[in-house]
Amino acid sequence: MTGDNGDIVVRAEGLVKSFKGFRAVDGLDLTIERGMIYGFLGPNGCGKTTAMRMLTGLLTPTEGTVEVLGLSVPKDAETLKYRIGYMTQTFSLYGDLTVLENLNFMATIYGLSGKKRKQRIGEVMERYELTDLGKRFAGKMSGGQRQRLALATAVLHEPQLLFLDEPTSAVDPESRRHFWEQLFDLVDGGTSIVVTTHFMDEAERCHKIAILESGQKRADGAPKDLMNAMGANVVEIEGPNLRDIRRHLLGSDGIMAAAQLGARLRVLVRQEITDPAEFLKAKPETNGASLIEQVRPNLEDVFVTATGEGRQ
Ligand SMILES: Nc1ncnc2c1ncn2[C@@H]1O[C@H](COP(=O)(O)OP(=O)(O)OP(=O)(O)O)[C@@H](O)[C@H]1O
Repeated sequence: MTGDNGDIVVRAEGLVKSFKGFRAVDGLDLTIERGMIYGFLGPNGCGKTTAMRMLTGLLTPTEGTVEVLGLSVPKDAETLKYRIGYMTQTFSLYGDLTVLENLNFMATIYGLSGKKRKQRIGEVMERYELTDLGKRFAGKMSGGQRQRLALATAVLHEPQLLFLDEPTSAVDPESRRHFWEQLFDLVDGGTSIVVTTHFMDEAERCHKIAILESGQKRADGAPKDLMNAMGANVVEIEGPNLRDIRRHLLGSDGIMAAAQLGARLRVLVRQEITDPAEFLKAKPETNGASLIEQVRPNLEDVFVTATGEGRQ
């Protein structure tokens, strides 16, 4: 399983990681194409980090095969190290080193020297707004600044493929938006990106996603395609007693899930039911509702239908 597959940057088959018999990743198959942002979406503990660590060659799979950029992993992990970037959940920066010292340290690890080293450090400092922070200790920076430095160190050696593990968990919404713009700039420049997240809005920005649960892939594809292919219709209900309506609906035939969003109850109705709004209007518990209307699905609905919540 070697040789550059051109348009495929990651191929994993039957990937398993067991910790003392517990399967944190449980039979994962992945095909990730070049030039896209591919997201792993799933709750805490579903195996996103473990899967990513196996793809980067840092963790040896218990079972299965992994090919990244045409290299067999973990066998060729040392060669792969120079072609990928990896930004960990904790950003892996040296808090008692300055911005410049962190960048120089990473440059040494990646074997960048002389003119090239100086040029790249200058470039990333400018691109990620670190130029005025060169002498600042990483441990004394804000969450957003640390995130920018972590990204700068991860792309210093111009990797073809970038792995980002929950990169925006510790930053404010504005930094998050800005960070995603920077990711699209990187993709525009030819980088492929694999990112883990538990934020729906972030997953929706990915070209493709895999929804993970208990170490297994429940669904994958472009967010829009997943929404179109969802096995449910979505109806929103407005009116009094939404908590009571929810209690009655949950567990009744044809209802997959019901969750309150502000003044509305969002109900997932099985796709077999041809007119889901009429179906709900006919139920006695919705008598007092002021509005019952079918709405467009979103990624959270896909998540609910693909994972345990929707199968109960
Ligand atoms: N080294 C380890 N030894 C034992 N169990 C582990 C180890 N690493 C991870 N796990 C377990 O494997 C499961 C998956 O963990 P993982 O960190 O991959 O999940 P995640 O989806 O990345 O979640 P989070 O966002 O919280 O990091 C969890 O139940 C975790 O406790």
